[in-house]
Amino acid sequence: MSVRISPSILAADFVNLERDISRISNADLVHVDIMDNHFVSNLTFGLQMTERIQQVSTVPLDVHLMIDNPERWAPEYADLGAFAVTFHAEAAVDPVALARALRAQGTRAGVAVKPGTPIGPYLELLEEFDLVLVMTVEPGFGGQSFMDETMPKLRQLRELVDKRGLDVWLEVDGGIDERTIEIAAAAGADTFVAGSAVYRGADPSLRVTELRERALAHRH
Ligand SMILES: O=C(CO)[C@H](O)[C@H](O)COP(=O)(O)O
Repeated sequence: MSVRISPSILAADFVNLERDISRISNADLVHVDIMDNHFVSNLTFGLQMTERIQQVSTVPLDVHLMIDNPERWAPEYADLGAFAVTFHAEAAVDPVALARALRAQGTRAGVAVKPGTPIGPYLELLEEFDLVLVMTVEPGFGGQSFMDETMPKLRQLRELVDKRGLDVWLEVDGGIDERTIEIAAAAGADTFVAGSAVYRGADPSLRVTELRERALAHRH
């Protein structure tokens, strides 16, 4: 099983985003957090900024929509060329219909669940998604502590994905660092979002390499 590191530019310098994206050119994905001050209380940016990020990034975009009404906006992020577009199960009216629409646009379709949202209803629908994002913090802010109690969801997902031989990426987001990436990898995650752990040091690309090595060493 391969692993993917997706640095979250939420922890980057917003007035030097191009520079900070170029600092993680060895990453597999670049995680772009869209927050609307409604689904979550925080606010980041939207389509216009993401379009510029898409234009300057050599790394494919992993867009995470923490917004209400994803049916209105998700297709627009797919349109601008995002590699993966993930919306929240709690916000979508019909997650399967939205995932199908995104796939029809040629984008990997992801569904995200908050720590308190059960994964049960999605287990029988895994074929409909290319990615399941298990939030390991409450969405909204970087720099929070990893919630171990979300790991049973990942174990359940990993068991089913392997049993059915599906190509569904299992992503974790929130509080991922050199220690917690080992826990999440052992539980079955293969795609790791890390903001603070990548950007807090002097050399973000080295942090990407270190995180990847740890995930590989502890992968399920
Ligand atoms: O989606 C997010 C917050 O909702 C961020 O991607 C996530 O929190 C990453 O930040 P950190 O690695 O600092 O926890």
